[in-house]
Amino acid sequence: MKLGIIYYTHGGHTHEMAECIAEGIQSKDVEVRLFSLNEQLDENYLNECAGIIFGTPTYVATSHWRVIEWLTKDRTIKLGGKLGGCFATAHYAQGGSDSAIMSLVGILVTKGMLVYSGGSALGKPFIHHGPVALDAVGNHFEESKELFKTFGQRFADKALELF
Ligand SMILES: Cc1cc2nc3c(=O)[nH]c(=O)nc-3n(C[C@H](O)[C@H](O)[C@H](O)COP(=O)(O)O)c2cc1C
Repeated sequence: MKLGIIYYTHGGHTHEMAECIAEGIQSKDVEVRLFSLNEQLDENYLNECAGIIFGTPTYVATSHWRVIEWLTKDRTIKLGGKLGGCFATAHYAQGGSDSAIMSLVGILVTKGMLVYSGGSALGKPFIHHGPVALDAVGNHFEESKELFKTFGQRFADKALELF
């Protein structure tokens, strides 16, 4: 089974957290590849994926326009029926990362994806809408890496169960 992670990054934080999710997925012996929207995507690989996770930096309390643009315009990669998930990076807890994630969740649902985060159903650590890492709050960015890995593990477990 194949999984993909599509994200936009300007400063590298969102890429770094995507790598942590990938580490969690790989720990379940599931193949995963990362795709930055700054580069050409591998359509064939992504069309073969059972699930795709989307990552965004928080910009003005919502997701980055490059992620929305891709989700709005792309017609080459089929999303319907795949497992979907979202994560965000941000400066501050009150900076709108939840809105960023939820703006993507709405699009994924519209595209027919089965959106999954694990929610509170799997107990601690609780990951409600999707994992968030804050780069301007103490050591939160580094401390979040284990949480992102856990999200990857949970997402892979669900994909293995479903597909
Ligand atoms: C133009 C701009 C707007 C931003 N807006 C917000 C915001 O509204 N809330 C927030 O918490 N962080 C905001 N940030 C911080 C970024 O979300 C954060 O630094 C993120 O980790 C950057 O990701 P990247 O390194 O992958 O590009 C903003 C950053 C920039 C450059």
